[in-house]
Amino acid sequence: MFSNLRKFGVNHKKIRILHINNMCCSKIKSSLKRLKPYVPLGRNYSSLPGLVGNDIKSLHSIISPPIAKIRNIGIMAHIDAGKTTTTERILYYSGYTRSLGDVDDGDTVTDFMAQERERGITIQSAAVTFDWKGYRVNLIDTPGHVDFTLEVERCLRVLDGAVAVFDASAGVEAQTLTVWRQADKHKIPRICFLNKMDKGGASFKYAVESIREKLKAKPLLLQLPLGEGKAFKGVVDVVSKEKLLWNRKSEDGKNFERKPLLEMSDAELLKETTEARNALIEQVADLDDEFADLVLGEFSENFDLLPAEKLQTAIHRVTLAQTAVPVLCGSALKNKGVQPLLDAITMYLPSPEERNYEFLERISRLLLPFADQHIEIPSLTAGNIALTVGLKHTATGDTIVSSKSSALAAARRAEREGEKKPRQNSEAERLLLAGVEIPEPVFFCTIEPPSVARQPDLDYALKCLQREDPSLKVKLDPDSGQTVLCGMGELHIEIIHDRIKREYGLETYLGPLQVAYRETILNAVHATDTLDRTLGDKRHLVTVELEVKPIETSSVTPVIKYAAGVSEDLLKVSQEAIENGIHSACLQGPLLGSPVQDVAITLQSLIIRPGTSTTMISACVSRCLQQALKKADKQVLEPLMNLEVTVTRDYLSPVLADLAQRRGTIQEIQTRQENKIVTGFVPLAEIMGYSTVLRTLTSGSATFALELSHYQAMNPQDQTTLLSRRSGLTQVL
Ligand SMILES: Nc1nc2c(ncn2[C@@H]2O[C@H](COP(=O)(O)OP(=O)(O)OP(=O)(O)O)[C@@H](O)[C@H]2O)c(=O)[nH]1
Repeated sequence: MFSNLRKFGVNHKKIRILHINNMCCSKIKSSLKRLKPYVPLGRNYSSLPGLVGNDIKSLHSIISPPIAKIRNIGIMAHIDAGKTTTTERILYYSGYTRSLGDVDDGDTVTDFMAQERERGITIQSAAVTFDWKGYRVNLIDTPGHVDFTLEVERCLRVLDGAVAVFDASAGVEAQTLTVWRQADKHKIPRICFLNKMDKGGASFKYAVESIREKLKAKPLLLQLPLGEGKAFKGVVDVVSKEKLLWNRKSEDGKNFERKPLLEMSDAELLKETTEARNALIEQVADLDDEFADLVLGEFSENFDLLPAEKLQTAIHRVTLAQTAVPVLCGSALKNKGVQPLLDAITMYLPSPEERNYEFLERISRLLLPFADQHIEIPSLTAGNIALTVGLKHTATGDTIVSSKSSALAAARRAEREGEKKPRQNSEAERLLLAGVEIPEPVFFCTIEPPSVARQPDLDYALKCLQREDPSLKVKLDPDSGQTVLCGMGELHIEIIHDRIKREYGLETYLGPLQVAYRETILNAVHATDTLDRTLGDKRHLVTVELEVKPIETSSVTPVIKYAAGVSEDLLKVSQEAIENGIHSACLQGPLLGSPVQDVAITLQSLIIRPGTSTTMISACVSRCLQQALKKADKQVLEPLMNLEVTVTRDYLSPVLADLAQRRGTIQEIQTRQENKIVTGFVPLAEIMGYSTVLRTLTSGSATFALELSHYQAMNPQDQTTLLSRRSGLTQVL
């Protein structure tokens, strides 16, 4: 499918997005052979941005637009809110594509992986670059499914702004909260797009309220909808007091009318819009002193005289400061409201220079991304997103710099700056990006190659996939010698399995999916151990005494302390070896061989014969700790998931009854139009294959979202059942 790409003879499977100014990279998948815009699945693509027809502008202005005219943005949302459909419309109206793609027909630009097209969901982020009214927009479409949270996170780190897409009939949903929090963490200015205004049950007011209540954000209503559900026909621009109506005859929504609201014909609507505009002005003035001075000075008597541009500039500042979020609405599927969204992206979201990036870098080989097409470019100015190929040793989350000396200089500056301002917006935060936070996998299963001879091929495939997706963990089962895949969910592991087949030509076999449990202890215990071994003519002798006890606060890694009696000199040499020993013992708990958490270890005494190797010290500490853990009262911890089920009233009872059987705890049942929203907790072990069960129970009408909440202690009965099952013994009742 990629063989039509014709220009560069590169055959790298992996290509990374490089955010030049941030010296950071994350990658997207593609296979690049030769470059020539091609037409996948019959789609009709126009020229690359700036290369309209034969009118070829100066290559420099096409490749490197002024930084103030660049917008690096992401689209984020709950699964199925309509990100991909909105992106398709954006690409069409900007002239990037010449026909409209449809998720349901599986021919969108950004969902270009085979699995994405088949399943109608976004799995990997895709980057596209297009121009809109003199602006260069680099846009990244991110996945909404919780299994691919890391993919969202790694994208957010390179963005200057984001559009949060909502289903207007559902408002803020479970995964919206997760991505919103991630965007908060990375301090990304946002605008909200209330999509699906055409859908039955769509409610502008309800969706805005849920933004206010659930996201604790201050919505700035820049538009009002003209009708809702089937009656939705356009929007009112509150800032300019105009109505935007989409021509019914224009099927693709390209043409729409923008008409000022008139007293004669739109008296009611004009009154409503004026009130909304006045409220907006007051709200922005509250958040922005410069605007407040302007409003109170020149325009206090009559807000109508305030020019739209002044209000827009202030909204831009407020959005950048993240003290409020502009809200727009529309229906991507019905082709309404997307062009004003594009205007808002360029008008309100910041350029890279407003985000205080200072670096300009050059890299030998750079490519501009157009989803799964790429064009090689000679250089790029700060603020752009590009791809580079052939990086063999980098992984998602790495920071790339042009040379060692520039890295050292940046680190020195960061250090100096860090001393001055320990926390706030330090140089370190701006120049060097910390690695992405990698969520702990909750599922695992064994994976086997078709034959022993293909094991190296499988190892290679997994190594490549892991560099791209650090939320995938691969380890070796010490007892069986089998390769074990650990992932974020059933779908995650399924997609990895499928990719190994499609991209690496390997038919692999997966063992049954198992839940990743943890272990802890319930009481403090002591242990002492001595390791005395002579290897050749060298005697290694270590004696360790330690205490391990449970701690209240949740900590995945063990807390390590040293008693006053442990000599400092001894510690200097052997501290690393001691800590390695502790960490390795905590990787495999005594109950299930699962990681041990929420424990503190105090090294009470340590005697080392001179000349003893550090490996022996580690081995002795590890063995001693394992003995202590075995002696303690032990507890299995199981992953507990946050569950949100959206179900119609008729099916509520069977869904609740089923959840009760799954050891679920219901927290709340809310009413949202015709639907009931059930939120609660359920152990992960009980929710495997839930999508099929829910579909059967509700005739396919319900949806659900799952997210890891925390690990909780299993009750004694369930723990006994689990342990007997794992040890292969049948339970005697
Ligand atoms: N009624 C209505 N349906 C829409 C609208 N936009 C998208 N849809 C439908 O909603 C479903 C999901 O759309 P997508 O664009 O794939 O949503 P997404 O957010 O990209 O989904 P993921 O990538 O899987 O997270 C598809 O069936 C779309 O046709 C809209 O404006 N109105």
